[in-house]
Amino acid sequence: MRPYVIVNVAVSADGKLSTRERRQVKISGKEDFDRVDEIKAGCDAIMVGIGTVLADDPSLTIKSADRIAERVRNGKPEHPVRIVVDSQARTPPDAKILHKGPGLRIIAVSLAAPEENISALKNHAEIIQAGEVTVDLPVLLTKLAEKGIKRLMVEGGGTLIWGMLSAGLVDELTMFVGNIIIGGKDAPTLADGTGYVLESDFPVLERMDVIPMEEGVLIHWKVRK
Ligand SMILES: NC(=O)C1=CN([C@@H]2O[C@H](COP(=O)(O)OP(=O)(O)OC[C@H]3O[C@@H](n4cnc5c(N)ncnc54)[C@H](O)[C@@H]3O)[C@@H](O)[C@H]2O)C=CC1
Ligand SMILES: Nc1nc(O)c(N)c(N[C@@H]2O[C@H](COP(=O)(O)O)[C@@H](O)[C@H]2O)n1
Repeated sequence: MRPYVIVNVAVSADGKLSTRERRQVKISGKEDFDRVDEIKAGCDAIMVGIGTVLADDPSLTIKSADRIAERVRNGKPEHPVRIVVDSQARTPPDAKILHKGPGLRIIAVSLAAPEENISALKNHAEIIQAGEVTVDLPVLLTKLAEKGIKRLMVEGGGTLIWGMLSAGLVDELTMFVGNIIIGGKDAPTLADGTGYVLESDFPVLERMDVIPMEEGVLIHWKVRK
């Protein structure tokens, strides 16, 4: 058993998530951020990789007061559980994700995470250990399901999304494709990691919707099982 997984990203027209220095850039605007906020509000948890925390220092909170109020009316916590996939427990103890807004945070670490790093995070987050050297994503998702997380949004970055896709753990993908070219062979893309060699291994997507939005386009895919 695992949660239903939605990956959401904004990519440039050339498929990049950010610059080669991993500097966050404005790919989409207010309308897209509001759409993302709505997906977040419908999820039990939001997950990012440690690369995203170190690069962007996101809070991953819900921004709309109306959506927060609706969640509370429905007996849910104000914000979804915020999860960092962080093999070595490198999340800075002052990271925004640990301090902005109320609610549970989970840092998923491997058995190789240094004990002093874990100790520095214990006061701010629940620590889940899964995997020997890197976080074992299928094991983590099983543990999240046991905690009642049914719907999980993954915000990136490219390494974590690759890990999720290559383990067959993604159900839906929504991507805003913006009208800029970032360029650079070292700039992160939607799916980094090692990549596939065999065509028979490629995940195949089913196109659900294509919507012109702002100066770009929103594409909604389902992963064919
Ligand atoms: N445009 C957009 O929508 C978004 C862009 N980004 C960008 O993505 C970049 C960060 O991406 P990355 O550097 O790729 O870092 P990432 O956020 O994907 O984190 C990757 C890290 O997760 C950890 N990890 C542990 N177990 C893992 C596993 N089994 N599979 C995969 N990762 C595992 C590893 O330490 C790995 O280095 C930043 O530049 C950020 O701005 C991030 C989120 C959204
Ligand atoms: N949807 C979207 N459009 C863009 O143009 C972006 N640059 C991003 N980036 C990601 O959004 C997250 C922001 O989180 P908070 O507002 O701090 O909660 C962060 O992870 C960025 O990488 N997304």
